[in-house]
Amino acid sequence: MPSHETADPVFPILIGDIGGTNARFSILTDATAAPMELPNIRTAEFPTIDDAIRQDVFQKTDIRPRSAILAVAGPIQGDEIPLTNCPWVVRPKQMIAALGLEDVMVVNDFEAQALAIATLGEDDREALGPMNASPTASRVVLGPGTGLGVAGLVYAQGRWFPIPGEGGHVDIGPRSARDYAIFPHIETIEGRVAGEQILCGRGLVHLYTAICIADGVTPKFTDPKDVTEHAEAGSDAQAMETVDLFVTYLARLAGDLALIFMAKGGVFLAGGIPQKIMHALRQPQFRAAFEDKAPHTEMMKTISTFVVTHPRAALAGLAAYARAPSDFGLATRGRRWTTR
Ligand SMILES: Nc1ncnc2c1ncn2[C@@H]1O[C@H](COP(=O)(O)OP(=O)(O)OP(=O)(O)O)[C@@H](O)[C@H]1O
Repeated sequence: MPSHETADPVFPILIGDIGGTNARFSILTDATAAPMELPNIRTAEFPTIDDAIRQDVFQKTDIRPRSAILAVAGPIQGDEIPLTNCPWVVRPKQMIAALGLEDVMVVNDFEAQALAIATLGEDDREALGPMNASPTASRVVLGPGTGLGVAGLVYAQGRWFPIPGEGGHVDIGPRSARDYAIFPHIETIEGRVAGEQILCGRGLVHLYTAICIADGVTPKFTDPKDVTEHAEAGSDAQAMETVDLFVTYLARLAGDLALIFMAKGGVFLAGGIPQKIMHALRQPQFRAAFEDKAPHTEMMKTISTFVVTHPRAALAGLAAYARAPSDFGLATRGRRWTTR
C-alpha cells in the first residue's frame, strides 16, 4: 500500500478539517451533490481521530465513504502524522484497515484554506476596504485560530496551486513607541516573538498580559474569549487595547505577506478569530496598518483584503478539490495512501 500518484479518489468521499480545537466533517456522495454536513466536534472529546469518525460520522449516516481527504494542522511526513496543538495522530494505513476506506489523502489545513479562497463566492467573504482583486492574480490566506496558519495561492497553466508554508512562525517586531513598551513583556518562544506568540487565541492572551504588565495592572483574563468580549463591551481598557493592537499587528503581517506574494488577487483572513472581532477589523486602522508599507504604500492601496465568512471554508475548499482534482495543482506524492 505505497503512497503514489493514482486515479482520482472515488465517491463517497469523507472530507475533514482537523484543527487544534475543532474537527469538522462532511461527506460528498458524488461530484455534483451538495455535501452532507456533519456537526462540528471538539478534538478533546475523542482519544483518536478514528474514534471520532466511528462515533461521530458513522453513527450519523448509513453512507460509508470509500475515500477520505483530510486537512490537518501540522506537517505531513511519513505514515504517522501528529497534529500540532492536539494529541491526535493521523495514521492513514490504519484508517484504511479499520474504517473500510480505499483511499486517504492528507493535506495541510491552510492548503485547504487556500483551495477555499480559490473557489469561494462573494457571499462567503466580507471586503475590508477597496474591492479590485484581479481574478487570476496571486492570493494569500492567513488565519488566526488555535494557531496561525498561512498559505499562498498561485494561478498557472490554467490551475490554482496552493503554496503551503509555516508563515505563522515569522518574527514580528515592535514599531511604535507603545509597541516598544509592550514587546519586552510578550511571552517568547526560545527568545523569539514569532507571529503565533501574538496572532492566535493564546497570543491574544499573551498580548493582553504584556499590556497589563506595561501598564502596571494585574491581568484578569486568561481566556481569549474574555479579552475580546470585554473589548467589544468597552468594559476593560487593557482588553480594548489588546484587540486594537491585535488588529494592527495582523494587518502588518497581512501586508508583509501581500508584498511577498504580490497578492493582487487579495489577502484573505480565515481562522476562527477574525469573525469574532469583525467590529474591530472594520475600523480604518486595519487598512491603515496594511497599507503602511513604504515605498509600496500606493500599490498596497490597490490590494483588496477580505474576511472569509464561510463557516466551514476549509471543507468547502476540499470539496471543490474532490469534485474536480484537475482544476488544482495539489501534489499527492507522499500524502496519499490507497489500496487501488
Ligand atoms: N470569542 C473569542 N474571541 C477570541 N478568541 C476566541 C473566541 N472563541 C474562541 N477563541 C479562540 O479561538 C481559537 C480556536 O480557533 P478556531 O475556531 O479557528 O479553531 P480551530 O479550527 O481549532 O483552529 P486551528 O485550525 O487554528 O487549530 C482558540 O484559541 C480559542 O480560544
